[in-house]
Amino acid sequence: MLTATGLSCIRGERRLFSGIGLAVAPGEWLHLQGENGAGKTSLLRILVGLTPAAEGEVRWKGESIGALGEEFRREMVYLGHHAAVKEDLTALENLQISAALDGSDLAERGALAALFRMGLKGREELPVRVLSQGQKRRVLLARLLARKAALWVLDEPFTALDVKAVQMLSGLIGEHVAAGGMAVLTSHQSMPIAGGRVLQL
Ligand SMILES: Nc1ncnc2c1ncn2[C@@H]1O[C@H](COP(=O)(O)OP(=O)(O)OP(=O)(O)O)[C@@H](O)[C@H]1O
Repeated sequence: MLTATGLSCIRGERRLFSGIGLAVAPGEWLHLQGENGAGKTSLLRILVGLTPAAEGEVRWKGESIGALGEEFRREMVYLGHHAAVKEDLTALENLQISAALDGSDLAERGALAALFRMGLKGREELPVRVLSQGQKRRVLLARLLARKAALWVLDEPFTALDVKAVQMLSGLIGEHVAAGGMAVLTSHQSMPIAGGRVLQL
């Protein structure tokens, strides 16, 4: 379970938010909403431990994420708004390298299965620079399938995806949550996925 209490965030001279508390249990997902600049990305970065909160604490299974360190990172996947693929590497290489950087060993078979499920069959050996924007996003999203992480933290995951890919990703999040996974995501569109709650910033 992911919990946060009393979170506040200051950017430059501005206090973006304060007193934010949340809890996401297995089988639940949280839809973080708010206007442009409200602080959604800032909150996600605090939740995954990339930015320190001005006040408050984030806990994973009751332990502070700061104290857990690597142990927490292994159990979650964070896909940031500006997450990028490495343009000169193939889709397959990108996926295997990001797995290695996350500290897990991803066999080629598993990586290919994830890419095929994301609709990238026939594109796996091409340098990513020749793929379309939406296909590049699909390469990033394949990380969700390649890793068996309990917590998915996704910043605007539907950006650049076509209608079919949006449906596929909604389906994946739904399956993940139905199987006892957890997710926190930002999106300006509504999503018909069971187990969701909204947090308005
Ligand atoms: N490192 C920083 N230094 C100064 N200001 C920052 C920094 N990072 C973010 N901000 C500011 O904090 C505010 C919130 O940014 P953030 O990216 O969290 O918003 P958001 O809700 O995700 O917005 P969007 O919907 O446009 O993606 C913005 O005004 C932004 O300019």
